[in-house]
Amino acid sequence: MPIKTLDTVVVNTGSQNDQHSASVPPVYLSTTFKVDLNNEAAQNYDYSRSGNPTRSVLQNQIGKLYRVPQENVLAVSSGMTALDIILRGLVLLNGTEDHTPTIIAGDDLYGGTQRLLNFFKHQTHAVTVHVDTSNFERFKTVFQSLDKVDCVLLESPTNPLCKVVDIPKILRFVKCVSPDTKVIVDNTMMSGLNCNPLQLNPSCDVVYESATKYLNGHHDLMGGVIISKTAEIASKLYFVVNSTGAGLSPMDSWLLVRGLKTLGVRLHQQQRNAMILAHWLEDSCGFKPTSTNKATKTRFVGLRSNPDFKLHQSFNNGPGAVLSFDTGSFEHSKRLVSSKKLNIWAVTVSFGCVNSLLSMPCKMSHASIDPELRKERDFPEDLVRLCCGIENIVDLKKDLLAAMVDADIIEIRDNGKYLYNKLNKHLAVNTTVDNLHKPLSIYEEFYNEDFIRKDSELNIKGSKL
Ligand SMILES: Cc1ncc(COP(=O)(O)O)c(C=O)c1O
Ligand SMILES: N[C@@H](CCSC[C@H](N)C(=O)O)C(=O)O
Repeated sequence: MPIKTLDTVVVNTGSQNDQHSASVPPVYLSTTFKVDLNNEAAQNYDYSRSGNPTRSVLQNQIGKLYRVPQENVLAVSSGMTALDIILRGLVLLNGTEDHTPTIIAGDDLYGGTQRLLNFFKHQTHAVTVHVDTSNFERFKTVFQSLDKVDCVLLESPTNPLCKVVDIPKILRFVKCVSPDTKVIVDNTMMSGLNCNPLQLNPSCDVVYESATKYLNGHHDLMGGVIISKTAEIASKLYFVVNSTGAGLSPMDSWLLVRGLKTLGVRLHQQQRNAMILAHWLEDSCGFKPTSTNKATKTRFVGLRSNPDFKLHQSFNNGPGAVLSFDTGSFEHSKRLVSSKKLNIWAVTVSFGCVNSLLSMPCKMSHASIDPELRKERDFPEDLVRLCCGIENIVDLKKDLLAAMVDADIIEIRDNGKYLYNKLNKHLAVNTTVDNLHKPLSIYEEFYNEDFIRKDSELNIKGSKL
């Protein structure tokens, strides 16, 4: 069988097996399927809450992306539903008279994840201990201080501070000292194309993604995918999905199969834009600590100045397209995000879409985290988050620059030759299209196609391609 890379496998839906040779799989909107009591073993579907052929096509595609059998994949109605199902199926029922279900999670979590964990604490008494998971020694100390940890919830890079968590190292530690602890990875910031925590050695137990983001890429559906290491875990989670009716609808499953086909090209262009933009923000716009102002900073795992650049590269195929920067001033960040000069950058939550998005996490995606808690965790209120889309990078830079000038952050000097950052008094040459080669070559180096090929070769044997 020829070797197929991941971007290829998500394009082919296997529709050549269709009874009418249709090129695209059909949408099965039917909620019911006729039952043949004389041939029950051959009956795959009876009712769409329990299973639907269009959802199965999607689960098969996701299985190919993560190199697991289709049976290990569940498509559900949102990323939050995915976490809800996983915790209900694997963690919340572990309580006994002597033991409270215990979760360790990061301290830079998406606001909705934090909210769900708080909800479980109040409703079921399951406790979540938060720790900076990007600090391995700190994680280890906290882990060892607890009697029994049922679950470790990881996310890397974190949203929105872009901190890198050494997932392979944490897995080695946890699986060595406590093999029964379930390690769950929220892979939304990377997508299965950039990272597959199920293929690490040792591997995690369950991965989930908000399919609302990169997997779909067009902001026209909500969805979540759960990928389990074993059929046994998948079957426990399937029980919850079927019992609660959390499965993704046929229409959304179909849209997601379509969105997935372009994951490779979308992510490639989005990451390229993010790479260029991050270097431009740091080098030309001056969002980096200076001797007089330490409060400005560009946060992106694809920046060479990031101390975790190599660590991130060691287990990911790309940097993703989410970056953030601290302007050093809440008021100026607010003015930037409110600027009427923004014509291309849409001011909205979410990421992974073909359109570029700009937001202020403390007021938007992370507003559900208590302001006191944000303060405790050093969450910068002036943080601006960018999620690069596929537009032309020159247009993206011009649009953002106009808004930064409007917000009184940047002054354009010498007809655009220099940019002066008024907040940290940094003056630098404005990079134009002509000298984009530097971040681009770093990007090409980062986006290591050999790694993807190796991954396909290794796993093609065990998968149902
Ligand atoms: C990292 C991360 N995980 C999970 C979610 C939840 O996904 P959804 O909005 O599809 O429920 C989000 C955003 O919403 C997110 O940013
Ligand atoms: N109002 C929503 C906010 C959704 S944020 C979506 C996304 N994860 C992001 O990081 O932008 C809510 O209350 O959940």
